[in-house]
Amino acid sequence: MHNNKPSIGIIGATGFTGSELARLLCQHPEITIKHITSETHKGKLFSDLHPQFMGILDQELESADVIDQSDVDVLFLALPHGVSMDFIKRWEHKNCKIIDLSGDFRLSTPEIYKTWYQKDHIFTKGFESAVYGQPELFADQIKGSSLVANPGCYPTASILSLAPLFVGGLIEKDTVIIDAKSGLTGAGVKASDTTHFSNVNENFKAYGLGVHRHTVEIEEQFSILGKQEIQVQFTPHLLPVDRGILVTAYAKTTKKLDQESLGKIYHDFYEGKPFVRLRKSAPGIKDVRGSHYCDIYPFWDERTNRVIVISAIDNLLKGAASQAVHNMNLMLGYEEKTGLEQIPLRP
Ligand SMILES: NC(=O)C1=CN([C@@H]2O[C@H](COP(=O)(O)OP(=O)(O)OC[C@H]3O[C@@H](n4cnc5c(N)ncnc54)[C@H](OP(=O)(O)O)[C@@H]3O)[C@@H](O)[C@H]2O)C=CC1
Ligand SMILES: CC(=O)N[C@@H](CCC(=O)OP(=O)(O)O)C(=O)O
Repeated sequence: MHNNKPSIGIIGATGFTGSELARLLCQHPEITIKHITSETHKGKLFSDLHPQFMGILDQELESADVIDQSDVDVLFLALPHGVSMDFIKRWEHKNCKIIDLSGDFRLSTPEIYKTWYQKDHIFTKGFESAVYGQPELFADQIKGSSLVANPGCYPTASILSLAPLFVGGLIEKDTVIIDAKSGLTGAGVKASDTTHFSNVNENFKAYGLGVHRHTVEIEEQFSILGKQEIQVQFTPHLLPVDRGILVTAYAKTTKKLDQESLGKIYHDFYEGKPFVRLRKSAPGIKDVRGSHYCDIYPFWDERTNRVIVISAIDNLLKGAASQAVHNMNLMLGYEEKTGLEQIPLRP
């Protein structure tokens, strides 16, 4: 199709976030999907792999190597970490904007990347230009950027849960504990022992204790917001559901608050941020499923003088694909809500 709308490429479209990107972008009024790629399934139709797109996106899957990047305005990279950086390095001189859904450019230095990803970074120059794509916090930088590092799913729910208190200087240093649970699609499309039905069904367990790479991503962003070096205790858990992340964040504050003052801090901070909804009670993952919303309930525990914040997102959307589209809207100068107002799917 030829028109004047910006053209889009989805690299790695056969995976979970790639197909969610396709679903959102098909319905976005301002862009055209030009290329969708797969290395394993090149030559097949996208709708052969994802039958939900039959009659909607019957486009042929191409290899990423054959598409002309200068012919595309925005490329979404829905590839594993360690793979994205290779593509971004090769496409460095092309005049297109890139939104990378992997963790390859989210951290501050290649050295920290190596420590947490156990891999040498091959495109260290990218760290100079990449902007951390949390639209509620860094919209101005995202608007002027041509390489956006889309945040991780756990970090999105975690950072938004405590951002108002860090920015207000109200968190007592190193008292933050983040207990996070994710649905299975967070692990990607490839099955493993961990994600085998019988190991997950009617089960619920912690993993990655003390070493999960999202720990440092959350710490770095809290350190930026709080203007001092922050450590967090972060533990992810695997939930036997398709999608959804629920974070319970605990912290001590630098001064005594109450429910009303806490609520006001959150209300003032998120005013004008259409996709953060402040709830009157604890949200569940079904309240946001299939949508770009992050639902948050901040609670002041009078007995322990601690703040407990519950936040819920859909890991594939606010935690990945819809956040990437939100970033695209900012980068291309569109109204930020464009194509993102899906009502959560419940039940
Ligand atoms: N799932 C989630 O909830 C979230 C995911 N992310 C991040 O987004 C990215 C994509 O995640 P997700 O969609 O879940 O991943 P999937 O594993 O579901 O899909 C990744 C796709 O990348 C392609 N791919 C894999 N290896 C290579 C390679 N060496 N070269 C080229 N293409 C390759 C595959 O497509 P093919 O074989 O067809 O080429 C595959 O379908 C990851 O970096 C992930 O960490 C971020 C936040 C949340
Ligand atoms: C449930 C599950 O396995 N979740 C993934 C994280 C999701 C994700 O995609 O994060 P990145 O983009 O940072 O890789 C994990 O814990 O590795």
